[in-house]
Amino acid sequence: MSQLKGEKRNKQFKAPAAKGKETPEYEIHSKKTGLRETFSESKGNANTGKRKPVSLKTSYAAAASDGRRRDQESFCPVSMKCGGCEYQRISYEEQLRMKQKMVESLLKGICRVHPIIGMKDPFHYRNKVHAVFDRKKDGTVISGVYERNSHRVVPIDDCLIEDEQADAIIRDIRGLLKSFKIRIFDEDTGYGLLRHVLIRRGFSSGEVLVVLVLSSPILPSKNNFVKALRALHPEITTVVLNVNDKRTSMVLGEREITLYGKGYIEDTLCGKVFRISPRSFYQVNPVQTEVLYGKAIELAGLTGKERVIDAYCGIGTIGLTASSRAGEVIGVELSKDAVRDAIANAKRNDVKNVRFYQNDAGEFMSGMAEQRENADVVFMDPPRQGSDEAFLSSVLRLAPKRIVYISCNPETLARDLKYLVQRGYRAEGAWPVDMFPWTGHVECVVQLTRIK
Ligand SMILES: C[S@@+](CC[C@H](N)C(=O)[O-])C[C@H]1O[C@@H](n2cnc3c(N)ncnc32)[C@H](O)[C@@H]1O
Repeated sequence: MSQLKGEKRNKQFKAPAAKGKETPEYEIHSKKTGLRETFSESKGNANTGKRKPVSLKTSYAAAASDGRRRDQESFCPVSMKCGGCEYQRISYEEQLRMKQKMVESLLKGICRVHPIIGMKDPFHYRNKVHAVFDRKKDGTVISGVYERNSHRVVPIDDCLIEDEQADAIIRDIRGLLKSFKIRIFDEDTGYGLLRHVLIRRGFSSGEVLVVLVLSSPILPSKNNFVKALRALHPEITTVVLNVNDKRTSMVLGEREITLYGKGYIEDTLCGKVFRISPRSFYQVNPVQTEVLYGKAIELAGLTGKERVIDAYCGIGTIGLTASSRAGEVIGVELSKDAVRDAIANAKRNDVKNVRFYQNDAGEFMSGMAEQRENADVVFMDPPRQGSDEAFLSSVLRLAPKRIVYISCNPETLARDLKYLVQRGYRAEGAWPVDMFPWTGHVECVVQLTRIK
């Protein structure tokens, strides 16, 4: 049984057990895709070098107001190396047009695509920032991202899509390394301590999580290091040491030691407070997440009576937001940490009609279908690779009235929608939401209704 503590209310069906498969979050994709896509959701990044955020922003703004212009010049000194902002030479209006067209062409013959919802201020939207550290031949320590298709580090000081406070913390950590004699981890020799730094900032709470990814659990003078860092950044509310002692392209290891604070941050989204642990998924663009969730919940057409499934639920954000309009909500998610957060989030918000399970969503849904369970509405929000046949065929057996499919990859979305529309569902429409300005990524929410 894959229920975690606090999930004792489920008497109606026996959820199938998880087979110990954990989602490969936080994998460095640069080797595979060339994109600086360190985590399991879409992201991008940009520029650095000289610390001139204002002038860079002005350049972007000039481009943004310049209609269809595609400049030959780069606004970001590292744009050709860092694969994050592949749209940076394109005006924001044009980016939106391109994304609209891309979604329309992929969903052609499946459903109508409504106009994309863009951002008013498409800068510094990323509330999660990851930096890898390296040492140059002359001994200077740099931090940034892996160069496209390599493990060479492109130095980044500030970036127009990343949270500015997070970038400042990373710069200051770099500045503290020498006096604390913290050596940079060398991938080739396996010597050294500091591998990565991950920062997460709560958009509305302002709480800041710093994760120091080290090759060993021992950080000399750790209390003084935290003290020095907090003296520079009193906004930091928690510091976690993550131990990654493996030769791996994964950023985060399994073991965590909280050095300061509670080990997670809290943030408010859609009127609910969510706890977010270092390894749990949380959308990177909080402004657009509220837009996305608002649309998804509207499309679910809830009346207060429905049995709702929140599949690939992460820390329970969609299910908990929808809970006051549903009879009951069942959430399923592969990551143990995220499910723990989801359960804590239900308690924190005093939501009593929600249960969360840690399991592969396909296995879980097959189990429900075998036990002849039913569902009225299914929210599904899979990772970039989309869903799988086990999940989709089980959804057909559960036969919900409505499916609300949220996707960060229109290609896998189109594939999965075709499966569903060929088997008794109609896709009523797609609403693209731009969660990732200056990158080629786009989020979509699609409403499907059962017609057979
Ligand atoms: C795009 S995120 C969406 C999370 C959540 N709905 C949200 O909006 O924050 C996808 C989630 O699916 C989880 N996941 C990945 N593979 C899974 C699987 N096979 N079964 C269940 N969950 C999975 C990931 O851990 C991640 O939390």
